[in-house]
Amino acid sequence: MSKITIVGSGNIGFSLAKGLVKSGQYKAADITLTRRNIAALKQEADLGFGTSDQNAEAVSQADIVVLAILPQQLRKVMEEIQPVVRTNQIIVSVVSGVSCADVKTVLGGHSVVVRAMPNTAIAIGQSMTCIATDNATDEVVAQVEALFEAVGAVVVIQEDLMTSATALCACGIAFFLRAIRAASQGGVEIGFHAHDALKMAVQTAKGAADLLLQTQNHPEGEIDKVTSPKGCTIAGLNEMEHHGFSSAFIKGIKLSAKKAGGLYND
Ligand SMILES: NC(=O)C1=CN([C@@H]2O[C@H](COP(=O)(O)OP(=O)(O)OC[C@H]3O[C@@H](n4cnc5c(N)ncnc54)[C@H](OP(=O)(O)O)[C@@H]3O)[C@@H](O)[C@H]2O)C=CC1
Ligand SMILES: O=C(O)[C@@H]1CCC=N1
Repeated sequence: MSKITIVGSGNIGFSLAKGLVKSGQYKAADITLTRRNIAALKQEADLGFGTSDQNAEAVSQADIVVLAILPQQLRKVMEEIQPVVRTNQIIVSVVSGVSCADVKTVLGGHSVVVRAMPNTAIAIGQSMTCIATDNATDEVVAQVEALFEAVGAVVVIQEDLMTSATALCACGIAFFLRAIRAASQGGVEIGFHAHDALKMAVQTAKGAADLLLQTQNHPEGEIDKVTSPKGCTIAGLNEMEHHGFSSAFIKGIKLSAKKAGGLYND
């Protein structure tokens, strides 16, 4: 079993750790979590994870190192672990806007680096994770794919699309969550209690996503089945479009992608 060290165990780092254990393929005892405020990892330690505030020591014991700190925190952390990084370790960076070349500039040209862009649904094994590398071998990429396939779906992409993947998949989960909240707020206005409205909106969103996943149909084809002529669905849908629904979504994704590309030097 590979030993994994997650450097920076905040929202995404700990979500990954939880998802890996939930998958049944990894044990908490094989995963070490680091952060500076180690007291905040007490609950994780109680769950059986290794915990540490000593990045270099934790990295030196790992087969796979996941960098999950903020882009602005990365340079300092890489300088700290650089002396102990070995060529037989895989460095997986989930840090937005930082290229494999940026990582190797600090860790050394021979380090083996793969970028991964998961989302927080990784905690329940439902991430959409994109993976890219500039020169890791197919065998290494397959190992990283296997790691993330334990916690969701994986697509291997070209590295120049990683900031786009960040916007569409990693930020994207927040966009869909906000859409669900908006639907539930509409539900309250038309008569449901908040709890019921949210439950109805969530299940309806899940049904929409599963329809597409299971039938592989295009969303517009499924929408056509809902919009009865002169009916209430097309009336609501067109009203949303008059107020810029699709346009707002597209513009948000484009801005997130632009922002994601510039985070390292922010
Ligand atoms: N959140 C998300 O959905 C996603 C985030 N990402 C990327 O993942 C990275 C982390 O994001 P996110 O989890 O949201 O951020 P968080 O702020 O939640 O987590 C960052 C963690 O890093 C720790 N940290 C900071 N400095 C150090 C250090 N020197 N040594 C060890 N640990 C340190 C912090 O803890 P402490 O302060 O105690 O040290 C904190 O727990 C970012 O680069 C982001 O772009 C990628 C995909 C999805
Ligand atoms: O908001 C952010 O910058 C990070 C990257 C993708 C998701 N969260």
